[in-house]
Amino acid sequence: MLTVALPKGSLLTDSIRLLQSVGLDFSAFLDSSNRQLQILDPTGTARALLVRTHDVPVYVEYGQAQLGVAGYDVLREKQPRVAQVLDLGFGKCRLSVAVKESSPYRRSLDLPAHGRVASKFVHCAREYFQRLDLPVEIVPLSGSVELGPITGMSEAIVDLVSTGRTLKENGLIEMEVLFESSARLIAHPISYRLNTDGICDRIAAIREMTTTAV
Ligand SMILES: Nc1ncnc2c1ncn2[C@@H]1O[C@H](COP(=O)(O)OP(=O)(O)OP(=O)(O)O)[C@@H](O)[C@H]1O
Ligand SMILES: O=P(O)(O)OC[C@H]1O[C@H](OP(=O)(O)OP(=O)(O)O)[C@H](O)[C@@H]1O
Repeated sequence: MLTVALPKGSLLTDSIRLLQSVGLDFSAFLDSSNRQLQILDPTGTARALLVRTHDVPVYVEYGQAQLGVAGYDVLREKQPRVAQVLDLGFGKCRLSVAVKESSPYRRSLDLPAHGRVASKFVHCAREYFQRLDLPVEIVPLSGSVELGPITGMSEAIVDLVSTGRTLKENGLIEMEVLFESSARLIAHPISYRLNTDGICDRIAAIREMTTTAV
């Protein structure tokens, strides 16, 4: 049976709407009283798993789900062995370096050598600063990363920015963009190649919806 891994959090509603448009109804996950972590589509032909956003590629890589929805940022960070099959066009944001407005830094290269940068995206941040040849310490956090510079724990952060409101309301400014991100449809590579459970037809239908929706 086709299994889709869906991310809890900000990508869930758009993911469910998109799957609904191709005949897969997992809207039960939008019911706040629901506590089930796996549900069947009412037609009984497909199943969805509700997982943490960073775990979606894990379920797809290990083949427990043939399809999944994950942010490009998460894919860059985790480098899973999955096929990236479609840009879904929602969940648009960017991974950026930011500092306190009141700080003297206006570009990453101004940051002090051996300074600290807090991030949930440790691998991306490390790679970025290595490319700049700037030796900084990456401090791993799991959320509310903006508090790094506010509390004085770090000089800068590497975090997702969408509207820029969170940065503004916390007295931070964006200095540089590492990359732009949006939600991607990912597939288990072998299932994709072998068209297991007819996933290629599902992908074609989703592609049709994402291109007509724009
Ligand atoms: N402010 C935003 N605007 C648009 N898309 C965003 C925004 N923040 C995150 N995203 C996208 O949505 C994905 C999921 O983000 P979300 O905030 O729901 O989960 P998370 O906080 O990263 O994960 P978790 O809650 O499991 O730790 C991100 O990986 C990114 O692709
Ligand atoms: O530019 P904005 O539109 O304000 O969005 C950016 C915020 O969204 C994400 O936070 P999230 O809600 O995922 O919380 P978290 O940082 O605690 O994970 C991100 O980490 C920023 O904090």
